[in-house]
Parts: sequence; C-alpha cells; structure tokens
Amino acid sequence: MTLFDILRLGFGDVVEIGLVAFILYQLYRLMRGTIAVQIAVGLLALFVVQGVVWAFDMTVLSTVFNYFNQVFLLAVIVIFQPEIRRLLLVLGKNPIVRRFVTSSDQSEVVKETVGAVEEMASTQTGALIAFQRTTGLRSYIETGEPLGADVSRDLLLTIFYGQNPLHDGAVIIGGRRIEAARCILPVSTSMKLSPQLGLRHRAAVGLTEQTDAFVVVVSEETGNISVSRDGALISNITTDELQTYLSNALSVESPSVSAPSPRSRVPA
Ligand SMILES: Nc1ncnc2c1ncn2[C@@H]1O[C@H](COP(=O)(O)OP(=O)(O)OP(=O)(O)O)[C@@H](O)[C@H]1O
Repeated sequence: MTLFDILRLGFGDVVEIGLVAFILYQLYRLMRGTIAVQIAVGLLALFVVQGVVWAFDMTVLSTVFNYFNQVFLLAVIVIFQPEIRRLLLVLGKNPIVRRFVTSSDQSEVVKETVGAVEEMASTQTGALIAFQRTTGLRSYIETGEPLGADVSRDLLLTIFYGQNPLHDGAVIIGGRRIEAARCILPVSTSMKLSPQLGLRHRAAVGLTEQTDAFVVVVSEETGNISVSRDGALISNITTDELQTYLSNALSVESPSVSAPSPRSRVPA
C-alpha cells in the first residue's frame, strides 16, 4: 500500500494541491511589502474570532458575522483590487500570446527619449515618462491633455520645461506617439520603497505595479535618472543604461553597451 492509497489521493488531487500552492505563492509574492499583508492578517484574525463565536454559540455576535459574511466576497474584491489586477496581469503575460503581438520599430522613440532625458538630467528638469506596452493605459491617458504627436527630443523638452503648463504629471507614450501629457498616475504605497522617495518616483512605481508599462523618471532634485518596471525601481542609471533598458522594454535591438548592473534595485 503506497502513501497515495493511504491518503486516498488521486492524480487530480495532486494537480489541484499544486495549483492551489502556486496561486497562494503568487498571491503572497504580489502582496509582499504592501499594505494588503496587514489587511490579510486582519481578516485572518476576524476568522479566528468568528470560529470562537460559533464554538461558544454567541447569538448576537453570530448575527453580526452573518451580515459580514454576506458582503465578505465583495469586500475582498474591493480591498484587494490592485493585487487581483496584478495577478491577472501576470497570467496575461503569456509568452505564447506575446509572440503574436507585432511590435513596430521603436528605435527612433528610444533615440529621441534618451536624448531628451540626457538633457533634462543635466539641467535637473523633473520628468515622468510612461511607455505603454501590452496593457492599455487609456484610463491614465484620459486624466491628462491629449497630444497625439510624434515622439521627439524637442517636444519632450518643451513639455517638461518648468514654465510650461503641461510640465506637471506624466507623459504617456504609446507606440511612436506621445498620447498625452499632464497625466495622473497611481501612487505606490509600497513600504519597501525608501521613505525619501517623493511622489514622482512613487507614481512611476505605482503604474508599473498595476500594468506592464515601462517608466522613466528624471529627478528635479538631483538630476538622477531612474526607471521602473514590474513594480521595481532602478535608480541612478546612466544614459547608456537607460538606452539598454528602454530598448529591451520596447523590443528594440539594443546597441552594444555593457549590461546595466541592478545597483539600486528596489522591489516594490
Ligand atoms: N500621481 C502622480 N502622477 C503623475 N505625476 C505626479 C504624481 N504625483 C506627483 N507627480 C509629479 O511629481 C512632482 C512632485 O514630485 P516630488 O518632488 O514629490 O517627487 P520626487 O520623487 O521627490 O521627485 P524629484 O526628485 O523630482 O523632486 C509633481 O510636481 C508632479 O509633476
């Protein structure tokens, strides 16, 4: 008699256990370092209290918990909306599907952007530039001023010039076009980010936590260049490194520069 016979486990059960373990592990990875962990612990504590209430047959509290249970599923969806979104995004990043997505040549976009960022870094001009990849950014584009212009170094410099009314907020680039300027991005609440980081950098991370966008930040305070992807921030990179990261993100054949070292990588 094998262990499987004793436990009465079939092949389907083993697959199911594996899948549940995988989903729970992915959920843990998505929630790690976010406020959702504390909320999950709070919900767990509520379940323990509920168990005690039922065990001792406390009628008043049982009624209260019955009401709570009716809205529980809805509350979980609302509370964990960012995590659920990220989980679906991870599942949606199927490499087989992505093979069928044709990418236009973005080398001009990379060249113009790197040129503008280099200039803005040297003049300490703050900038926030988001590149749409497979996740649509329409809901963020709609928060800004629509532009629909080709990406160019000079236009990016003009937008982020301090006296320009469009300089506040983020520019969103889709394909070869600047879709909009002055866009509002979601701000990350990750506790893994340095408390010194301001809203511009947190907005960059916030967007890449929720979508597969690639975001470039120029700090107004230091002139440092940072990039964010998949909820992580890589700070203080050179323009050569930016070129490599951006080329990779936009699937452009990268020029031969040495691979950037992930020195200030901060997972969010
Ligand atoms: N949610 C947001 N979406 C888009 N842009 C934002 C958002 N929040 C702040 N910003 C931009 O960031 C600017 C404020 O940056 P702040 O000084 O707080 O950030 P920082 O990360 O310290 O950057 P810096 O190093 O440039 O000062 C705002 O003027 C605005 O342009």
